[in-house]
Order: sequence, then structure tokens, then C-alpha cells
Amino acid sequence: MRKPILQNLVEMTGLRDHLRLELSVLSTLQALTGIVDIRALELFTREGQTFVRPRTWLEQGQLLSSDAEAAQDPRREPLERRPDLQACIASQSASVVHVPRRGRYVLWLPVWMNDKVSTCLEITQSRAFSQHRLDVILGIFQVYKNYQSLLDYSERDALTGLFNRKTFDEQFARHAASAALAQGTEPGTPCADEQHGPRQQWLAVVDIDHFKQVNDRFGHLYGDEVLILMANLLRSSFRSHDRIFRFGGEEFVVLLRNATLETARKAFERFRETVQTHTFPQVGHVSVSIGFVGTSTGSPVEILGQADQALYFAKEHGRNQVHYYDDLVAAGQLQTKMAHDDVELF
Ligand SMILES: Nc1nc2c(ncn2[C@@H]2O[C@H](COP(=O)(O)OP(=O)(O)OP(=O)(O)O)[C@@H](O)[C@H]2O)c(=O)[nH]1
Repeated sequence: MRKPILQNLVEMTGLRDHLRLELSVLSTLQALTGIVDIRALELFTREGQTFVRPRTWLEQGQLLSSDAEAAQDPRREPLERRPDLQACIASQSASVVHVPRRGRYVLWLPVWMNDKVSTCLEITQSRAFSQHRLDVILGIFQVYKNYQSLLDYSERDALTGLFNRKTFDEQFARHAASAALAQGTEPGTPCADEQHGPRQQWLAVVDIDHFKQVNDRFGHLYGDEVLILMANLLRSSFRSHDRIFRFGGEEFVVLLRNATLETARKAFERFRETVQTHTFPQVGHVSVSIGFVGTSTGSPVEILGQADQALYFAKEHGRNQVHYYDDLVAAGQLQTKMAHDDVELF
């Protein structure tokens, strides 16, 4: 028996995860009669080009989702190959009914958030969309969008707009659990790249040097400004599928995905230099210290602890430096620390 729409909406707003929320709105819409296909398309940019891929889709009556990296998805295609969809996004419309082809009517619902679209729902019917049908769909879509933005708000730090520490804890614990389950096949577990060594995910802790002095000399407002500008530098220095978090205070965490050690080392070093050469209004120059480590082995607590150890080494040895935990251990400059299961670091 079909569940009443209200029941579906109640379930939808009980969720705390974007992908599950997406599945839930699609299954709510799918329950309407006459829907022949339904998908959530993800839009993303790589090296200046916009791509689209199905992230959630209907297969033999079942909704399936992929949370694999969009840039690696074999079903991705440049948006320019879908001129109708491209025109729909460019028009910034709340919804567009596509001209029927082979007796199919398609409704696109782009999800606009902070002037950007990264998701577009696509609903296909064999009949034209009546006004009543559009009203029902748009009502459900509005509930979904409101709830998405609430969820997004709770995941971000109010000052910088970066993901907050709570989000890091959730995402990183999930990543570690899936890497441990997959044992060798999932992202997070190194995969060989003959020329440049294994690719994996890297975690860096980035901390502004002597930030207390910035506050003391220029005041808290200028301190806040430095944090906002630092967040912007982070956003522009790393790729869109890397994750950046404000950990609290003047500390940030970067998760660099699918990179070799040399790429990671260069990316963090480049960021350190970018900060060093940047002029912050009134404040002038500031620097950052960075400690990083691979995330393929160890529990989240251990991984974070290792990056922190490398960061503190940088702090103790002159600041404005990048250190890789394994290098320090190999050189005998750091001792490996055993994590205790009963110690909750985050
Ligand atoms: N303006 C501003 N300051 C903050 C915020 N959160 C934390 N701080 C300040 O950040 C400073 C951190 O100081 P410390 O932990 O001593 O570190 P530091 O001065 O950066 O020195 P090192 O890390 O050792 O290089 C403190 O003065 C905090 O008050 C914030 O949201 N805004």
C-alpha cells in the first residue's frame, strides 16, 4: 500500500544526512501516480568545465544512490552535451518542463543554494504535467529545499561558512568505517599509481601562527576578518571535492582526496606559501603551520592525533612550516603514540 504523502514528509524531515534526504524526497515523489522515471542529478565543475551525473536514480522500481566521487563516475558527462538542461540552469528558473520527446515529459527542479546549483531533480511522466500535479510536486520540493538548507546550516561554521567540527567528526568516522569494511577497494585505501606512488586521502591540520597577537594588536574584529580571508584562501587553494573544515578557533582541517604523497606535499606547501605572501588588510602578513598524514590506516582518533603531532613539531621548530608525520617518525624526530580506545579525543 502507498504511504500517504504527509507520512513521507514526516520521515523526510527526520533525516540528518543529505544523501538519505535526497533518496527520501525522490521516493516521496515516486509515490505519485504516473511517474515513469525520477533521478537526482549532481552538477560539479572540474578544471573549469561543468559536468553532470546521476547521483540517485530509479532501477527496476528501486531507488539507488552513489556517494562515490563524482569526478570518477563513468556516467558523468559534460553539461554542454545536455543543452536543454544547460539552458534550464542558465535561466535560473525554479522549475522547467522540458518539451516532450518520444511521449515523455520531463520536469527539472534545480536546487539553488547560495547562488549555486549542485543538484537538480529530474521527474519524467508519460503525460503532460497538469497545474495540480505541478503544485503538489513544487510543494514537496519546497519542503525538501527548506530542510536541505537547515541541514546545511547546521553543518557549517557561522563565521567562515566552512564545514564545522561536528560535520568533520561525522564524515570522517563514516569514511574510516567504510574504508575498514572495504579493505582495499574503497576510497581511503591506497590504490597504486605506478609513477607517483599510492593515491589516498590525506588529512592536514592547519593552524594560524601567533593568532593571539593578531587579536591583541588589532582587535577581535580584525582577527575575525583574518579567519574569513583564511577560509577563502583555503577554498580557492584546494579542489572542490577536497573537504575543508573549521575546527574551532584558528585551526582548520583539510581532507585532500585521491592524491599521491607528492601531490599532497606540494598542495599543502603551496597553500603555506600562498598565506605567507598574502596581504591581510590592516594586519599585513600572517603564516600557518601544517601537519599532515595519510588516512588509510588507523582510527580517526589516531589519524588526527598524528597530524596534530606533526603540527606541533612545526610550531616548536619555527612555525610557517609543513611537516609530514611519517617523515618525522622515520627521522626519529617523533615517537609513534598508541591511541587508547578509552580516550575520546573527538
Ligand atoms: N578573532 C577571533 N579570535 C579567536 C576566535 N576563536 C579563537 N580565537 C583566538 O585565537 C587565539 C588562539 O591563541 P593560541 O591558541 O594561544 O595560539 P596562537 O597565538 O595562534 O599561537 P600558536 O598557535 O602557538 O602559533 C586566542 O587568542 C583566541 O581568543 C574567533 O572566532 N575569532
